[in-house]
Amino acid sequence: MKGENAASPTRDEPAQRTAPNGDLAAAALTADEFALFAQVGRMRRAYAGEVLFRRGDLGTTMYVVSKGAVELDFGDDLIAKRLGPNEFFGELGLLIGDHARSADATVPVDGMLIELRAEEFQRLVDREPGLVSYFLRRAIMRVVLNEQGLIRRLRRRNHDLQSALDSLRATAAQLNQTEALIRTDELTGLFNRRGLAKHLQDRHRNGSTHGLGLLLIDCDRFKAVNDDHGHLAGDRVLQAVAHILRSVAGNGDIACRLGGDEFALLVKADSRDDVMRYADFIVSTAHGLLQMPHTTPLICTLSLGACLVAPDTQWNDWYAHADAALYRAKRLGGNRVEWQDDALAATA
Ligand SMILES: Nc1nc2c(ncn2[C@@H]2O[C@H](COP(=O)(O)OP(=O)(O)OP(=O)(O)O)[C@@H](O)[C@H]2O)c(=O)[nH]1
Repeated sequence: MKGENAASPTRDEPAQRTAPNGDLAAAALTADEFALFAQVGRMRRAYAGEVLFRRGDLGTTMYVVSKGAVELDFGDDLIAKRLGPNEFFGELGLLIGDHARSADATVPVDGMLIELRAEEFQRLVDREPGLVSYFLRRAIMRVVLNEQGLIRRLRRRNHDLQSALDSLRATAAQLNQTEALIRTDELTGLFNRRGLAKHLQDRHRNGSTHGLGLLLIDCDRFKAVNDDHGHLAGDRVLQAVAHILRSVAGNGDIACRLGGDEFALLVKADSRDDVMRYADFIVSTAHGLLQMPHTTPLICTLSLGACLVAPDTQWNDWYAHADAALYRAKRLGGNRVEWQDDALAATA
C-alpha cells in the first residue's frame, strides 16, 4: 500500500531509528542494528571474571553484549558502568584503530558477546550504509556527551579545588592573625612575654644577638595611680608608657610588656651611650607628660635599669643584669636610670 510504503523503511532509512530508550546517545543497539551486527560479527561466549581489555590497551575490536553483562571501570573517581544486553562498547577502537582503551572491561557473569573487527564493520557498511550512518551518529553523539560530562566534572572539580584553596588561604590568614594576637599584649599592643620569647628564639637562630642593649622599665608607685584614680586611669598610664617605648623603638628593636607595670626594650646598641640615649629619651618624655596639667595622671615617673647584652649568653642573663640596675634605681627612690656593667658581682 502507498501509505505503508511511505512509512515503511528503505534500506538506507531503517524503521527503528531511535535507540530503545529514545536516547540518541544510548549505548544500546536498535533491534535492526543488533540483528545485523549479529549476522556480520562473531558471537562468542564470555566467562565470569574474564578481562576483555585493560585501560590503556590498544584495541581495534568493538563489542556488543548479547547475554549477561560487562563492567566498564574508568578508574579514578569516575563512575563505573554496567552494560547489559544490546549495549555496545569499544567502538572507538574499531573506528579510530589502535585506540587506547579508556576503561577496564570485565565480565561479571557468564554471557554472550558479539565481537566486531574492522573488516567485519566494513562489510556492514557495504550492506547497510544507512543503518551504519545512524549508528555512527549515535556513537559520535555518545562520545561528545561523555566529553561534555567530563568537562563539566573537571570544571566542578576545579571550582571545588579553588574553593578549598580559598578557604585554606582564609584559614592561614586567620592563623597568622591568631598567632599575632597570641604574641601581643592586649592593653598596650606591645609584644607580650610570648612575643618576646619568639623574637629571642629567632635572634638566636639567626645568630643576631650581637650589638644589643636591654632596658627594663618599671612604673613608680603605680599601685597608687590605680588606688587614687581608678583602674582605667592606671590602664591609660600603661598605654602611655607603651606609646613612648613604641615611638623610640627603631627597626629591629623590640618593645615588650613583661607584665603588670614592667616593660622591656631590646635595642641595637654598641656602647653604653647608645643605650643611655634611649633611656634618657624615655625618662625625659615621661617628665614632659608629667608637666601637662590634667585631672587624672597621663603617666607616672619611671625607673630604668640598662645594660649591654653579652651575645653568647641567654635572656635570663640579660634580664638579671638589667634587673640589678633597675633594683638599684628603685632603691634610690625611682625616677631615674641606673646602668649595669658586665660584672654582676659588683652590684651585689
Ligand atoms: N590598671 C592596671 N593595673 C595593673 C595592671 N596589671 C597590674 N596592675 C597593677 O599594678 C600594680 C603594681 O604594683 P606594684 O608591683 O606594687 O608596683 P608599684 O606600685 O609601682 O610599686 P613600685 O614599683 O615599688 O614603685 C598592682 O597594684 C597591680 O594590680 C593592668 O593591666 N592595669
